[in-house]
Amino acid sequence: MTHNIAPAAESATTRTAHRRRYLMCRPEHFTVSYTINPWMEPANPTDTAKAVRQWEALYDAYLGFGHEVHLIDPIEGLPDMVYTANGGFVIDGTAYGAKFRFAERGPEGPAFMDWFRDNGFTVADPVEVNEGEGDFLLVGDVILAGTGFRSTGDSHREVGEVFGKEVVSLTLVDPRFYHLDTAIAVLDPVQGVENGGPEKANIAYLPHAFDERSRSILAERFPDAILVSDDDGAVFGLNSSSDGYNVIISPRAVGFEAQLRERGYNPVMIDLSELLLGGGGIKCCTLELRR
Ligand SMILES: CN(C)C(=N)NCCC[C@H](N)C(=O)O
Repeated sequence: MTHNIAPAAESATTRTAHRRRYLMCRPEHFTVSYTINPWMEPANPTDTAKAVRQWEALYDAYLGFGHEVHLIDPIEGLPDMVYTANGGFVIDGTAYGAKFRFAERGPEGPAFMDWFRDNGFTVADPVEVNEGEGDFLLVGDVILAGTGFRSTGDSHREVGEVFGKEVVSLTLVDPRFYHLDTAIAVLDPVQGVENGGPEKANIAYLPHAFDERSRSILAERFPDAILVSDDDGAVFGLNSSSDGYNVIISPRAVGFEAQLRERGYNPVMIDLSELLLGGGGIKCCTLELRR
Protein backbone atom coordinates (compact mmCIF):
# COMPACT_ATOMS: atom_id res chain seq x y z
CA MET A 1 0.00 0.00 0.00
CA THR A 2 1.33 3.48 -0.75
CA HIS A 3 0.00 6.93 -0.07
CA ASN A 4 0.86 9.96 -2.11
CA ILE A 5 2.02 13.05 -0.37
CA ALA A 6 2.33 16.47 -1.93
CA PRO A 7 5.87 17.36 -3.05
CA ALA A 8 7.81 20.15 -1.36
CA ALA A 9 6.70 23.45 -2.85
CA GLU A 10 10.03 24.46 -4.37
CA SER A 11 10.83 21.07 -5.84
CA ALA A 12 9.90 19.83 -9.28
CA THR A 13 10.25 16.21 -8.13
CA THR A 14 7.27 14.30 -6.87
CA ARG A 15 8.20 12.01 -4.02
CA THR A 16 5.98 9.21 -2.83
CA ALA A 17 5.83 7.84 0.71
CA HIS A 18 5.61 4.05 0.73
CA ARG A 19 4.12 2.12 3.58
CA ARG A 20 6.79 0.15 5.44
CA ARG A 21 6.85 -2.78 7.84
CA TYR A 22 9.49 -2.49 10.54
CA LEU A 23 10.82 -4.47 13.49
CA MET A 24 11.83 -2.54 16.61
CA CYS A 25 12.82 -3.41 20.19
CA ARG A 26 11.97 -1.18 23.18
CA PRO A 27 15.28 -0.32 24.94
CA GLU A 28 14.10 -1.44 28.39
CA HIS A 29 17.52 -2.94 29.17
CA PHE A 30 19.59 -0.35 27.32
CA THR A 31 22.87 0.67 28.90
CA VAL A 32 26.55 0.79 27.92
CA SER A 33 28.34 -1.94 29.87
CA TYR A 34 31.05 -2.86 27.34
CA THR A 35 32.97 -1.25 24.48
CA ILE A 36 32.75 -2.68 20.97
CA ASN A 37 32.78 0.57 19.00
CA PRO A 38 34.42 3.99 19.48
CA TRP A 39 31.16 5.61 20.67
CA MET A 40 30.70 3.32 23.69
CA GLU A 41 32.21 4.46 26.99
CA PRO A 42 30.95 2.42 29.97
CA ALA A 43 32.24 5.06 32.41
CA ASN A 44 29.69 7.57 31.07
CA PRO A 45 26.27 7.19 32.72
CA THR A 46 23.26 6.20 30.63
CA ASP A 47 19.62 7.01 31.28
CA THR A 48 17.44 4.06 30.28
CA ALA A 49 14.17 5.93 30.85
CA LYS A 50 15.37 8.70 28.51
CA ALA A 51 16.41 6.11 25.91
CA VAL A 52 12.91 4.64 26.07
CA ARG A 53 11.29 8.09 25.69
CA GLN A 54 13.44 8.95 22.68
CA TRP A 55 12.83 5.54 21.13
CA GLU A 56 9.06 6.01 21.63
CA ALA A 57 9.21 9.24 19.63
CA LEU A 58 10.63 7.26 16.71
CA TYR A 59 8.08 4.47 17.15
CA ASP A 60 5.22 7.01 17.26
CA ALA A 61 6.53 8.76 14.16
CA TYR A 62 6.48 5.51 12.20
CA LEU A 63 2.91 4.81 13.30
CA GLY A 64 1.97 8.39 12.47
CA PHE A 65 3.25 7.91 8.92
CA GLY A 66 1.07 4.80 8.60
CA HIS A 67 3.88 2.25 8.82
CA GLU A 68 3.40 -1.12 10.48
CA VAL A 69 5.74 -1.70 13.41
CA HIS A 70 6.35 -5.10 14.99
CA LEU A 71 8.12 -5.48 18.32
CA ILE A 72 10.56 -8.11 19.54
CA ASP A 73 10.75 -8.55 23.32
CA PRO A 74 13.92 -7.08 24.82
CA ILE A 75 16.11 -9.58 26.71
CA GLU A 76 17.82 -8.63 29.95
CA GLY A 77 21.59 -8.71 29.59
CA LEU A 78 21.46 -7.83 25.86
CA PRO A 79 21.57 -4.01 26.01
CA ASP A 80 22.27 -3.63 22.26
CA MET A 81 19.13 -5.48 21.20
CA VAL A 82 17.42 -2.13 20.60
CA TYR A 83 19.52 -1.91 17.40
CA THR A 84 17.26 -4.30 15.49
CA ALA A 85 18.83 -3.38 12.13
CA ASN A 86 21.64 -5.75 13.09
CA GLY A 87 19.32 -8.70 13.77
CA GLY A 88 19.04 -9.89 10.17
CA PHE A 89 18.33 -8.88 6.59
CA VAL A 90 14.88 -9.55 5.17
CA ILE A 91 13.71 -9.66 1.56
CA ASP A 92 10.55 -11.28 0.21
CA GLY A 93 9.72 -13.06 3.47
CA THR A 94 13.18 -14.62 3.85
CA ALA A 95 15.37 -13.54 6.76
CA TYR A 96 19.12 -14.04 6.46
CA GLY A 97 20.12 -14.35 10.12
CA ALA A 98 22.85 -12.36 11.80
CA LYS A 99 26.04 -13.82 13.24
CA PHE A 100 27.63 -11.13 15.39
CA ARG A 101 31.30 -10.21 15.33
CA PHE A 102 31.53 -9.74 19.12
CA ALA A 103 30.60 -12.30 21.79
CA GLU A 104 28.69 -9.64 23.74
CA ARG A 105 26.03 -9.56 21.01
CA GLY A 106 26.24 -13.25 20.05
CA PRO A 107 22.97 -14.38 21.72
CA GLU A 108 21.00 -11.77 19.79
CA GLY A 109 21.45 -13.78 16.55
CA PRO A 110 19.35 -16.81 17.65
CA ALA A 111 16.85 -14.54 19.46
CA PHE A 112 16.10 -12.65 16.23
CA MET A 113 15.99 -15.87 14.19
CA ASP A 114 13.43 -17.30 16.64
CA TRP A 115 11.33 -14.17 16.19
CA PHE A 116 11.50 -14.46 12.40
CA ARG A 117 10.46 -18.15 12.51
CA ASP A 118 7.63 -17.49 14.98
CA ASN A 119 6.34 -14.73 12.74
CA GLY A 120 6.19 -16.68 9.50
CA PHE A 121 9.52 -15.78 7.86
CA THR A 122 11.77 -18.35 6.19
CA VAL A 123 15.11 -18.21 7.97
CA ALA A 124 18.45 -18.69 6.22
CA ASP A 125 20.93 -19.61 8.98
CA PRO A 126 24.19 -17.73 8.50
CA VAL A 127 27.57 -19.47 8.31
CA GLU A 128 29.51 -16.24 7.90
CA VAL A 129 29.87 -13.33 10.34
CA ASN A 130 27.41 -10.60 9.35
CA GLU A 131 25.44 -7.90 11.15
CA GLY A 132 22.29 -7.82 9.09
CA GLU A 133 20.89 -4.59 7.76
CA GLY A 134 23.65 -2.72 9.57
CA ASP A 135 25.90 -3.81 6.69
CA PHE A 136 23.44 -4.82 3.93
CA LEU A 137 21.31 -2.22 2.21
CA LEU A 138 18.86 -2.98 -0.57
CA VAL A 139 18.94 -0.26 -3.22
CA GLY A 140 16.57 -1.07 -6.02
CA ASP A 141 17.41 -4.67 -6.80
CA VAL A 142 21.05 -4.50 -5.73
CA ILE A 143 22.48 -5.25 -2.28
CA LEU A 144 25.17 -2.82 -1.13
CA ALA A 145 27.30 -4.71 1.40
CA GLY A 146 29.74 -3.22 3.89
CA THR A 147 32.90 -4.77 5.27
CA GLY A 148 35.99 -3.58 7.11
CA PHE A 149 34.81 -3.71 10.71
CA ARG A 150 31.93 -6.15 11.23
CA SER A 151 30.48 -8.24 8.37
CA THR A 152 33.04 -10.30 6.46
CA GLY A 153 33.60 -10.41 2.70
CA ASP A 154 32.46 -14.04 2.81
CA SER A 155 29.09 -12.91 4.13
CA HIS A 156 28.73 -10.80 0.97
CA ARG A 157 28.97 -13.97 -1.11
CA GLU A 158 26.55 -15.72 1.26
CA VAL A 159 23.93 -12.96 1.18
CA GLY A 160 24.11 -12.99 -2.64
CA GLU A 161 23.49 -16.74 -2.68
CA VAL A 162 20.57 -16.50 -0.24
CA PHE A 163 18.73 -13.83 -2.21
CA GLY A 164 20.02 -14.44 -5.76
CA LYS A 165 20.84 -10.75 -6.17
CA GLU A 166 23.83 -8.73 -7.26
CA VAL A 167 25.99 -7.72 -4.30
CA VAL A 168 28.29 -4.70 -4.41
CA SER A 169 31.01 -4.88 -1.74
CA LEU A 170 32.11 -1.62 -0.16
CA THR A 171 34.94 -1.18 2.33
CA LEU A 172 34.58 1.07 5.36
CA VAL A 173 37.80 2.65 6.67
CA ASP A 174 36.86 4.94 9.60
CA PRO A 175 36.14 3.07 12.86
CA ARG A 176 33.44 5.59 13.84
CA PHE A 177 31.49 4.40 10.80
CA TYR A 178 31.74 0.70 11.41
CA HIS A 179 28.44 -0.33 9.83
CA LEU A 180 27.35 0.55 6.30
CA ASP A 181 24.18 2.22 7.57
CA THR A 182 26.27 4.87 9.35
CA ALA A 183 27.74 5.93 6.01
CA ILE A 184 24.93 5.39 3.46
CA ALA A 185 21.25 6.27 3.65
CA VAL A 186 18.92 4.67 1.12
CA LEU A 187 16.48 7.41 0.16
CA ASP A 188 14.27 5.61 -2.36
CA PRO A 189 14.26 1.99 -1.27
CA VAL A 190 11.79 0.97 -3.96
CA GLN A 191 13.26 0.98 -7.43
CA GLY A 192 11.79 2.62 -10.36
CA VAL A 193 9.12 4.20 -12.34
CA GLU A 194 6.99 1.04 -12.23
CA ASN A 195 6.51 1.62 -8.51
CA GLY A 196 5.51 5.23 -8.96
CA GLY A 197 8.82 6.31 -7.47
CA PRO A 198 11.63 8.35 -8.98
CA GLU A 199 13.41 6.88 -11.98
CA LYS A 200 16.30 5.49 -10.04
CA ALA A 201 16.68 4.47 -6.41
CA ASN A 202 18.98 7.05 -4.87
CA ILE A 203 21.22 7.25 -1.83
CA ALA A 204 23.08 9.74 0.34
CA TYR A 205 26.57 8.89 1.55
CA LEU A 206 29.65 10.04 3.39
CA PRO A 207 32.59 9.67 0.95
CA HIS A 208 35.17 9.96 3.73
CA ALA A 209 33.96 6.69 5.33
CA PHE A 210 35.04 4.56 2.32
CA ASP A 211 38.27 3.47 0.66
CA GLU A 212 39.19 4.77 -2.78
CA ARG A 213 37.82 1.76 -4.68
CA SER A 214 34.44 1.97 -2.93
CA ARG A 215 34.21 5.73 -3.53
CA SER A 216 34.70 5.21 -7.28
CA ILE A 217 32.01 2.50 -7.34
CA LEU A 218 29.56 4.74 -5.52
CA ALA A 219 30.33 7.72 -7.77
CA GLU A 220 29.79 5.62 -10.88
CA ARG A 221 26.61 3.88 -9.73
CA PHE A 222 24.99 6.84 -8.03
CA PRO A 223 25.92 10.01 -9.90
CA ASP A 224 22.94 11.84 -8.38
CA ALA A 225 23.64 10.82 -4.80
CA ILE A 226 23.60 13.38 -2.01
CA LEU A 227 27.16 13.72 -0.68
CA VAL A 228 26.99 14.43 3.01
CA SER A 229 29.55 16.55 4.87
CA ASP A 230 31.90 15.15 7.50
CA ASP A 231 30.10 17.27 10.12
CA ASP A 232 26.72 15.70 9.33
CA GLY A 233 28.26 12.24 9.09
CA ALA A 234 29.92 12.67 12.49
CA VAL A 235 26.52 13.17 14.18
CA PHE A 236 25.18 9.99 12.54
CA GLY A 237 23.15 12.05 10.07
CA LEU A 238 23.16 9.21 7.58
CA ASN A 239 21.81 6.74 10.09
CA SER A 240 18.34 7.72 8.98
CA SER A 241 15.19 6.08 7.73
CA SER A 242 13.33 6.98 4.54
CA ASP A 243 9.96 5.88 3.18
CA GLY A 244 10.66 7.59 -0.13
CA TYR A 245 9.36 10.98 1.04
CA ASN A 246 9.64 11.30 4.82
CA VAL A 247 13.25 10.96 5.94
CA ILE A 248 13.75 10.72 9.70
CA ILE A 249 17.14 12.19 10.62
CA SER A 250 19.09 13.44 13.60
CA PRO A 251 18.32 17.12 14.43
CA ARG A 252 22.09 17.73 14.50
CA ALA A 253 22.47 16.95 10.78
CA VAL A 254 21.52 20.46 9.65
CA GLY A 255 23.34 20.38 6.31
CA PHE A 256 21.78 17.07 5.37
CA GLU A 257 18.36 18.43 6.31
CA ALA A 258 18.80 21.28 3.78
CA GLN A 259 20.07 18.89 1.09
CA LEU A 260 17.02 16.67 1.54
CA ARG A 261 14.62 19.60 1.29
CA GLU A 262 16.30 20.77 -1.94
CA ARG A 263 15.63 17.35 -3.43
CA GLY A 264 11.96 17.33 -2.45
CA TYR A 265 12.15 15.02 0.57
CA ASN A 266 10.52 15.80 3.90
CA PRO A 267 13.18 15.62 6.64
CA VAL A 268 11.73 14.88 10.07
CA MET A 269 14.03 15.41 13.04
CA ILE A 270 14.06 12.92 15.90
CA ASP A 271 16.71 12.99 18.59
CA LEU A 272 18.10 9.64 19.76
CA SER A 273 21.06 11.16 21.64
CA GLU A 274 20.86 8.56 24.43
CA LEU A 275 21.06 5.66 21.99
CA LEU A 276 24.03 7.33 20.32
CA LEU A 277 25.95 6.49 23.51
CA GLY A 278 25.77 2.87 22.37
CA GLY A 279 26.91 3.83 18.88
CA GLY A 280 23.53 3.62 17.16
CA GLY A 281 20.89 5.91 15.75
CA ILE A 282 17.59 5.99 13.92
CA LYS A 283 18.34 3.39 11.26
CA CYS A 284 20.00 1.05 13.76
CA CYS A 285 16.74 0.90 15.71
CA THR A 286 14.79 -0.05 12.58
CA LEU A 287 14.82 -3.33 10.65
CA GLU A 288 12.76 -3.45 7.49
CA LEU A 289 10.59 -6.55 7.11
CA ARG A 290 10.13 -6.98 3.36
CA ARG A 291 7.52 -9.62 2.58
C1 LIG B 1 24.43 1.92 12.33
N1 LIG B 1 24.75 1.10 13.42
C2 LIG B 1 25.88 1.48 14.05
C3 LIG B 1 23.99 -0.01 13.65
N2 LIG B 1 23.39 -0.49 12.74
N3 LIG B 1 23.96 -0.56 14.84
C4 LIG B 1 24.31 -0.05 16.10
C5 LIG B 1 25.00 -1.09 16.93
C6 LIG B 1 25.50 -0.58 18.23
C7 LIG B 1 26.17 -1.63 19.07
N4 LIG B 1 26.62 -1.07 20.30
C8 LIG B 1 27.35 -2.28 18.36
O1 LIG B 1 28.45 -1.75 18.44
O2 LIG B 1 27.18 -3.31 17.72
